[in-house]
Amino acid sequence: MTRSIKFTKMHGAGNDYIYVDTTRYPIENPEKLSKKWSAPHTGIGSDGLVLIGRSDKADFSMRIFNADGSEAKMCGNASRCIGKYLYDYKLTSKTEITLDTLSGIKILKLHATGDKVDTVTVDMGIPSDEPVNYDGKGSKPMTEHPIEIDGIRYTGTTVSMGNPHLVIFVNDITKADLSSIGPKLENHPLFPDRINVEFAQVLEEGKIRMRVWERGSGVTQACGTGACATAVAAFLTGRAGRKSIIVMDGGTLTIEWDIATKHVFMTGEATKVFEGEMETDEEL
Ligand SMILES: N[C@@H](CCC[C@H](N)C(=O)O)C(=O)O
Repeated sequence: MTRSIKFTKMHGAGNDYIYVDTTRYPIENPEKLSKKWSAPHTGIGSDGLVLIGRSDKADFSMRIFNADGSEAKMCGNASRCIGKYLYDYKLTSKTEITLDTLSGIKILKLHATGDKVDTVTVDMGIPSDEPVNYDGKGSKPMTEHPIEIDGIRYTGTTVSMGNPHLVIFVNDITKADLSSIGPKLENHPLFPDRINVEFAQVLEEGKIRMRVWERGSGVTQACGTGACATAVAAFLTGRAGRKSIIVMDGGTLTIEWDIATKHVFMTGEATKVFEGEMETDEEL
């Protein structure tokens, strides 16, 4: 039986996902759908699929699937876009929304002009050191440690923003060959759940250029959790203060690590690209 699913394509700083309201269009197999629809030539083309749903713990829920179909626990850019989606489509009139994610409940503060949201601030919670298999003897998590790939030594800082990140500071980001080194770092044995990889260069005080290789999606134009991890790593390694502007290929985010609450706050734009409808005869 053919079924029709309405979707909205949105991006945050160029990180583009397909958004589906599952209260109207329940999706049984999001892993398969994300892979199919994310494909650039045969699908819609995107960095993945985001499902918006109900929650008994918060105002709404979010599930995020990478382009390879794997599910992630958190997505910074998608959480901002969901804020815009909910408000612009009048699914809420609140300008403060709680969002249930696999990495806990996040608070979104919507900044609107009239009936449309321009930017969103997300309380991204407290960063942690989850991604490293730390046995108490080797390199300490949330500090810099060396990783060797093809005989080249990289120094990275691991930070979890609900999902895992490895932040590598370099002197010249234009020399970072993301497509070649990204998959090798993503799949390094140190990271059994794979990892998102950020190359970063401090441009000036409080301003950092960052490029990202995302777990499950490859090179993307921006990563919200990656921007937060970069700002946290920059602070921890003495490269920046508590507030940084992170400049990525597709846009800029402002990240502040609050000293009192230890929470990271991310602010940036959210943009609707287009709406569409896909017909499918598969079990999705
Ligand atoms: N682009 C996202 C993160 C998406 C998930 C990530 N690839 C993972 O597997 O952890 C963001 O904006 O945070």
